[in-house]
Amino acid sequence: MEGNLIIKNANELVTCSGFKAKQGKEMSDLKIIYDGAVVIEDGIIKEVGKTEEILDKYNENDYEVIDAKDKAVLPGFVDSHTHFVFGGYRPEEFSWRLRGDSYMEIMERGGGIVNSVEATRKASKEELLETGRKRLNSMLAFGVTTVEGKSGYGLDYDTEIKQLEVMEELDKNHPVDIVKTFLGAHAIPKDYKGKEDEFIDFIIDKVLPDVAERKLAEFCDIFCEKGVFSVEQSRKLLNKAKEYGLKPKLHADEIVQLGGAELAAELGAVSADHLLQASDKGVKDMAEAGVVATILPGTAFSLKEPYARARYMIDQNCAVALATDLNPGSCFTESIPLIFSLATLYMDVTTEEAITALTINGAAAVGRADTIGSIDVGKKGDIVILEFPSYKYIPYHIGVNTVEKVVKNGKLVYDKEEIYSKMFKI
Ligand SMILES: N=CN[C@@H](CCC(=O)O)C(=O)O
Ligand SMILES: [Zn+2]
Repeated sequence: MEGNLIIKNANELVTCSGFKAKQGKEMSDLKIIYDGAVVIEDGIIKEVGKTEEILDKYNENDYEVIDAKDKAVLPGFVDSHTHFVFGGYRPEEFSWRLRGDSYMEIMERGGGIVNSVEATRKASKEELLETGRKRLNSMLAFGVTTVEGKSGYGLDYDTEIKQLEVMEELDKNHPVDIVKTFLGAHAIPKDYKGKEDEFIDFIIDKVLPDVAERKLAEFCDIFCEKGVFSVEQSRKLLNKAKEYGLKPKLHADEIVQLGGAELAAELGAVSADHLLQASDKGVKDMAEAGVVATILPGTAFSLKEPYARARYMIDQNCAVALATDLNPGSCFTESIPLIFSLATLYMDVTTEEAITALTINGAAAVGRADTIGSIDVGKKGDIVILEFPSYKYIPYHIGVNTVEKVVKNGKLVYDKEEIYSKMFKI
């Protein structure tokens, strides 16, 4: 599914130009072309420039054409941290949290992640494919063209592999690209309670080799947290994963300051995620090591926890990415506008920084800054067209989806106007 397309007359062509993560101050420069156009051939961006120059050089009759007059055009969003393949739901936990129970208390008394594990083990592949497909549709409508998805609701061989296979199949059949992460060490399964070291050995000896051999995942992740997996256990698993060719990621310093950020820097992890409690040293280490700090404000919001120090991280020269953390427990949302609003209104992240965090830095957080995340020649033709003239409308139109069209590999794959005009015959 690759297209030949010209998008012309964009009021703002927000290119986010670059081929690697943007750190600190670099995050503010969106490299906008006013009255811009982009040419896509065989799904790949061929040329970017002023509309007048582009139309002098290329014959519109040879292409599909989208007129983006009075619209802002941006790179497709990259949602770089999700758990979107899971069985069952946990709405009762949300009510318990409203009553005052904490996420960890619920987990300690046998709820939380292991609850979703039971439902995911029971779910057939077809059921996971169907719910996964619907969630991808919802993401696409929010302008997401690449999503990272984690396993971690199996915690046994069969279900971990089943989750990754479901993502592999969805990746082949759905316009949204999926980057797969193996999160076998997401929680301690009931039959391994008190035997965490043994469980890590099981993951290393029995699951990781096949995941690597079958290329079922690009990344390996772990929930490095007090009461879950220690820094030592995380180091052991992620070093092994590196030997098998999987790149490390961590759920780090989410609830307790454990040294996850420091470990991410030590291991040269691609990203460390959550970081609500990351220490000053951890942040400094990450900035120096070039680890992307993936911030998940929807989770802090939903858990009523203090937000991660995104402003401080950017000021310390970190590369910050923003993601939804879509999962059935701590943050059940595909909503990019929600993430945008929280980051800008409550974390002192500027609108420009938030755009960078959801595009080129999201791409860097999944190791793909060279092929997606910006409107640059040679990259995939993954583009979002807003129904407004400026990117500034994204957080300003609070909590509302401002995406009108989504282009994937040069093909129009979502068009809000088209859908509404069909439904309402207007
Ligand atoms: N914190 C650990 N893992 C997920 C939550 C998973 C769940 O509650 O089901 C997260 O990233 O928020
Ligand atoms: Zn997560």
